[in-house]
Amino acid sequence: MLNLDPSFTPLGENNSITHKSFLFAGGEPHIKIDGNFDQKEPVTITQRINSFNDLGLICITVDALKRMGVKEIHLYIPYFPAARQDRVMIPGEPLSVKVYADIINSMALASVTVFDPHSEVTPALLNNCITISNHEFIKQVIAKIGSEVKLISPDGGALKKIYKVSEFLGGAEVVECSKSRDVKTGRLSGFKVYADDLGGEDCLIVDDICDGGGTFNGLAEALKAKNAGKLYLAISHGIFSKGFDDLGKYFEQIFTTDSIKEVEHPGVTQIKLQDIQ
Ligand SMILES: O=P(O)(O)OC[C@H]1O[C@@H](O)[C@H](O)[C@@H]1O
Repeated sequence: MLNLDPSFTPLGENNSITHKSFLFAGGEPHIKIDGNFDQKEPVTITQRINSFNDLGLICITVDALKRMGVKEIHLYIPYFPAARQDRVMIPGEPLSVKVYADIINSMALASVTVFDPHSEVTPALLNNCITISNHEFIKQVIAKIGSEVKLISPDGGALKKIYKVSEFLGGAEVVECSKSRDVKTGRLSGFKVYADDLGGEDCLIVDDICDGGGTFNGLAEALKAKNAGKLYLAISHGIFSKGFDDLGKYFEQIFTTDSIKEVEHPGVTQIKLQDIQ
């Protein structure tokens, strides 16, 4: 096991390979791997990707391992970079998910494990991809809430996945919602809840990513307008780029994993990926 971020050990620390990584003054990542391990054995690299350099560190680590004679290398990157940029909305934009997939595919890895990717595009583009669904995560979230909730699908993208979650949970009720996003400005509008009256029942919004939180604040208002009870939010990948001031007004509790970072906030419960394999 080679955990590139020492504070992120989602598959444990068995047979951990000692290494030192750092940035050169010019900004390039570098690594020195201690050769004190059996180089005939497969190696799994784990990493949280928050920047292009985090991917760069993976690339140079794979190179170093191959030069040491390691033949079978696995990669565990729960948050797949740019999984959301899976189509070109307007001319001039990149298909970023393919750029990242191409870079990773070029390393010819034995497997690449990702957690709850935004869409089916990531596993379609990525060679030897293993996908971990959000099913077990949501099951644990509901156990922590401790009472019945309606599952809320925020938009069309989340719809396919939420019915599989519901099936996994034995048929939990799903409420479909939608939103509109201006592809030029990114502005959100027109939140719709496809139910007449939620009857004061508690609701759990399930989605892959919370970035600024605009999707969930807008949806929370629309749910409250339809007589929702307590609101909860379960997000596989918590970026939370705009903090919790607004989200905290609407949600009793926000649940996420440690796929991107550690979050210290009383309104947030983090379930560790090592507990939801
Ligand atoms: O509204 P914010 O939190 O910025 O963005 C999160 C939404 O953007 C989508 O890609 C995610 O799947 C989610 O629905």
